[in-house]
Amino acid sequence: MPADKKPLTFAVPKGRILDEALPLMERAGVVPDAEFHDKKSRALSFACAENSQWGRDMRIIRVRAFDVATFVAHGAAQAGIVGSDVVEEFAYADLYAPVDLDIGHCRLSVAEPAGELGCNDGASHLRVASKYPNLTRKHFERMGVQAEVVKLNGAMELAPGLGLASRIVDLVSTGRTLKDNGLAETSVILPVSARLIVNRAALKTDERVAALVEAFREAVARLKAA
Ligand SMILES: Nc1ncnc2c1ncn2[C@@H]1O[C@H](COP(=O)(O)OP(=O)(O)OP(=O)(O)O)[C@@H](O)[C@H]1O
Ligand SMILES: O=P(O)(O)OC[C@H]1O[C@H](OP(=O)(O)OP(=O)(O)O)[C@H](O)[C@@H]1O
Repeated sequence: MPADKKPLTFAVPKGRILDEALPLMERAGVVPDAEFHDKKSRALSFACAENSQWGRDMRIIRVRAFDVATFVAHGAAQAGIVGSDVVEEFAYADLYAPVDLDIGHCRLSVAEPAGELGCNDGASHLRVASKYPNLTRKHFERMGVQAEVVKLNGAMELAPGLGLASRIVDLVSTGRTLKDNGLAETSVILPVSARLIVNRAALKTDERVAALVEAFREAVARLKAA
């Protein structure tokens, strides 16, 4: 690493994308050290394995999915991995998502109680529970409906049954969670997959960030060809 350059910081989410992301990261030469996998460790920032391509030139931080975008947009991390749901929800001008990693596939959808389908159709105002207030408001605006969003951080599926909201906007993959909670998907707002994200300014000023983007592009292409 050049003496004047600090290591890059690469942000990864703690949650479900991580298992799928690790093999891709490895193909791109981003390999966290052993402490990263130690369940007893409370550390949040990790070195890269010494014998890996990035070695001391990069640190890996593990944060909540929404916070990956925040760290990268503010330049506290130069790059990271996050779902396109999060990228679109924040729409940070300083954040660029150049590589679709083809993992973490799901969709952001509207759902309502299966037994009351269509009951609120035609309403000009709806209460909707979601972790995605911006995408929810925009979607309903396009439909000519004013959505009052009740922001929840999980377990959205409980909201209609308990009178908190008449609809929810949440991620759907198999549809199992909706079904088990008596809800039905009524429309898809956004197809979702995980993206490599970078800070725009860092991409312009640090050639290592451009090299990282290229490494991930190649890793995804090689995986698709395999
Ligand atoms: N059911 C799903 N199937 C596939 N991908 C999903 C699914 N649910 C979420 N994702 C993707 O994984 C990302 C992170 O999801 P998850 O909520 O598990 O992460 P997390 O880091 O545990 O989040 P939190 O900050 O809420 O704890 C989402 O932003 C989305 O892109
Ligand atoms: O269609 P399915 O395959 O059932 O997946 C959908 C569920 O997955 C996500 O939750 P997650 O399991 O990540 O838990 P969370 O409530 O902590 O976000 C999402 O919020 C749904 O609840």
